[in-house]
Amino acid sequence: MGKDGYLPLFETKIAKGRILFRCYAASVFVGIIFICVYRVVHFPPASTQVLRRWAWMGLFLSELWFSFYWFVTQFVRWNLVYRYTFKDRLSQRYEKVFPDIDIFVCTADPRIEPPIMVINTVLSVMAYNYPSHKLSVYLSDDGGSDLTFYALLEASRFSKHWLPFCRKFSIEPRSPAAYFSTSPEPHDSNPLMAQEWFSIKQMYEDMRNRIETTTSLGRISEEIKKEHKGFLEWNSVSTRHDHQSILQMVIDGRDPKAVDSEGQPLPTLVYLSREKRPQYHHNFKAGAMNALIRVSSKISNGSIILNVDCDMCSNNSESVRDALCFFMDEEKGHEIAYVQFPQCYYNLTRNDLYGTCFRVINEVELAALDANGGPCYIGSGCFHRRQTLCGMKYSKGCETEWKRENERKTRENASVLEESCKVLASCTYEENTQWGKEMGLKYDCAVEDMITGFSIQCRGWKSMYFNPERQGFLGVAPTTLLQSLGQHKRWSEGQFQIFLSMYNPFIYGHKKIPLKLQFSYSPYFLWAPNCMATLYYVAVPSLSVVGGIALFPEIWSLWVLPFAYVIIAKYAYSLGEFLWFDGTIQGWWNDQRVWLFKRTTSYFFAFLDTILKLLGLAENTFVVTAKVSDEDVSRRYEQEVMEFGCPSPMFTIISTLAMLNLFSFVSCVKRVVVDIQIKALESLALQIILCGVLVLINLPVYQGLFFRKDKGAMPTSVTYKSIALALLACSIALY
Ligand SMILES: O=c1ccn([C@@H]2O[C@H](COP(=O)(O)OP(=O)(O)O[C@H]3O[C@H](CO)[C@@H](O)[C@H](O)[C@H]3O)[C@@H](O)[C@H]2O)c(=O)[nH]1
Ligand SMILES: [Mn+2]
Repeated sequence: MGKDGYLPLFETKIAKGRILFRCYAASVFVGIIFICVYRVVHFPPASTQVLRRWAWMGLFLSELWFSFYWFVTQFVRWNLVYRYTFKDRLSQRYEKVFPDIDIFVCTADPRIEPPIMVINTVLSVMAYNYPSHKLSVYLSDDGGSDLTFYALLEASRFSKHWLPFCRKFSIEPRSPAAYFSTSPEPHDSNPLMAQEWFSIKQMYEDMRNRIETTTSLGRISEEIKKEHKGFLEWNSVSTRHDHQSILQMVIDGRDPKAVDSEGQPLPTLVYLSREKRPQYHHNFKAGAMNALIRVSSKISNGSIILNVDCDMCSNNSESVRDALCFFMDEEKGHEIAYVQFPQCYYNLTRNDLYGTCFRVINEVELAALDANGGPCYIGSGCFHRRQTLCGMKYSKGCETEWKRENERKTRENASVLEESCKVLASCTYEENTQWGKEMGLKYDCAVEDMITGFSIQCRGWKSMYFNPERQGFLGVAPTTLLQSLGQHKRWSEGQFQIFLSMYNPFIYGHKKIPLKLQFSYSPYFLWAPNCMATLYYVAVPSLSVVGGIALFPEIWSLWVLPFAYVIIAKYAYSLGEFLWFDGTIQGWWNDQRVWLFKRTTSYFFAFLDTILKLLGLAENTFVVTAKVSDEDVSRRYEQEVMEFGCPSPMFTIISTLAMLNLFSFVSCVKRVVVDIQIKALESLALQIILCGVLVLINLPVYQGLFFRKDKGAMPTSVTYKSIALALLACSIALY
C-alpha cells in the first residue's frame, strides 16, 4: 500500500533465488583469478620460443577481455525486478479521464514489408481495449508507396467490422491474420459467434486477396484510384526518394460519421509519407518518428505515444492499460518516461536456429537493467510520454494532470489540417532546429532507439520494463542467417558508435544516472569489440596445434582445474538458464553457434565500420530487415536447415574458420592414429578439445559446404575461397 492508504497501480517484486547465481558467479570469479595466475607464472621465457610467447600473450589478452566482459555482465545481473500491474484499480480511478494515445507504426519498403502485414499491425493496435475516440494510429510510410496507402484504405473499411467483432467476443490476438491462423473454428454451441466468425473471416480473406493482387501487380488500377482523393497525390511522385509530403486522414476520429458497424466511434487513422528529396538526409527511422511526433501533435496530441515497427503487431489488447498503470501511478508515475515491452517473435521455430528469440535478454537482462535504473528503449513495443520524447527534463513536482491533457484538440477540418501538417513533415522543417539532437529521436546512429532512451534517462527520467504473461507484441524474426547477421551488425555497430561518442555511458551518464546503469549499458555497447578476442580464440589455439605449440596446461597438471571449472560452470549455468526459460538443448546449442558466428562476422564488420566512420571514411546506413522470404527459403527455415545461399564476406569468414579447425583437428587425429604420438599430445590436449568442440559446432557449415545440393547451400566460390585460405593459414602455422 502506498502512502495515505493509497493503493498503487503497479508493484515491483525482487527476484528470489539469486543465491545460486551469486555462488556461481563468485566461484567462477575465483577460477578466473587462477587462470590469470597460471598465465603469468607460466609465461614462456624470453630466450626461447618467441612465437609461443606472442601467441601466449594474445591468448592472455583475449582471456582478460572475456573476464572483464563476463565480470561486467554478471555484476549488472546481481538484482532483477519484475513488475505487475493492477488494471482494475486503474479502470476504477481513471476510466473516464484516460489520456489520448497516439500510436506510430513505421514502414519503409512495400517489397520487403508487405502491405498486408503492415495493415495487420495497424488493425491490431486500432483494436486495443481502450476508448476508440482516444486512440489515433499513424502509419509512417518511408516507402512512399500508393500500395501501402491502398492497403490502409482497405484496412479502414475492414476496421468497421473488425473492431466490433473484437469487442463483442473479447478475442485475442487482434491482428486478423494472427487470429484466424491460430484460433480454432467456433463450435456449433455458439451459433451467433460461429456465424459472425465465418463472415468476418470471409471479409478478411477477400480484403487480403484484393491487397495481395494489387501488391503483386505493383500498381493501383484506375478503378481503385477513383475511390479516394488520396491517390491523386501520387501523380506528382517521381520516386520514393523524391516526393512531396503526403498526408491523408483516412479516418478522422472527430467526425461524428466515423463510426463502426455498431455506431461506436472509430480511432483516428492517418497516413503519412514525409517529404523526401535526394539532397536531404532522411535519417531513417528516427527521421520518420520525428515527423510523426510533430504531425501528431497538431492532429491528436496524445500525451502517450506507442511506437511499433510495422511487423510488430499487438498480441495483447490490454497493453495500453498496462502501460497506463505505470504512467498514472500516483506515487511513482510522474518520473517514468517510457515503458518498454520485450521484443518477441511469432515465427520462431522450436529450436530457434538463428538464436533470435532473446530468451535470456528478455527474461533476465532487461529485468536487471530495470533493477539498475531502467531498461533501454529498444525501438518497438515502447510507450513514451510525449513530453520526454520532445526533450523535456525531469523535475520534481511536474506531475501531469491527465484531465487537462485531453482538452487541447484542434477543431480545424480534416483537409485544412492535412495541408497545414504537411509543412511539419517537410525536409526543410528541421533546418536550424534541435530536432534529432535535443528534441525527438536522435540522428546519426544506427540504433536511434538505444541512444534516445539513454539520453532520456540522463535527463533524470526513469523507465520501466514490463514483461506480461501474455506477450504484448509479436514481430517477425529474420529467417536467414545473413539477415540475422546483418541485423546484428547494424545493432552492434550503432552501440559501439555510442560507446565511442560523447554519449559514452561513463562520461555522459556521469552523475546523471546511477553507476550501475552506466555499467549495465556497457555490455551492449561493447558487443562489437568482442570480435577480436573471439577471432583470436577460435583461430590461434587450433593453428598452434598444427605447429605443435602448447598454450594450455598439460592434461595431468592441476592447472587444468581452473580452466575446466570456469568452462564447465559457465556453460552449465547458461544451459540451465536457457532450459529454465523454456528453451531446448538443441536451441541452446544453436544459440552458442550463432553467438560464435555473430562475434566473428557481424561484430567484426561492425568494429571495422565504426573505426572507418570515426575516420570519416564511411557513412551511416540502415539496411531494413526483410519480413518476407520465398517459399523455398521459408521451408528450410521451418525445417531448421541453415540458409547460406549467396556469397558474402561473412560466409567466407565463417567457412574459413570452420575449415581451419577441421584441418587442425584432422592433423591431430592423424598424429594419434597413424603416428601414435600420444605422449606429444598431452600438452596439446586442451587445445585439441577446443578444436574438436569448434568442429562440432560448425557441423551445419560443413554440410552447407560439401553435402547439400539445395539453393541454401554454401556457394562454391565461398567453398574454394575458404579451403584456400584455411590451407594457407595452416601451412604458415607449420613453418
Ligand atoms: O528508413 C527507414 C528505415 C527503417 N524504418 C522502419 O524501422 C523499423 C525497424 O526496421 P527493421 O529493419 O525491422 O529493423 P530491426 O533490426 O528489426 O529493428 C530494431 O532495431 C532498430 C534499430 O536498429 C529499431 O529502429 C527498431 O525499432 C528495432 O525493432 C521498421 O518498421 C522499418 O520500416 C523506417 O521507417 N525508415
Ligand atoms: Mn524488425
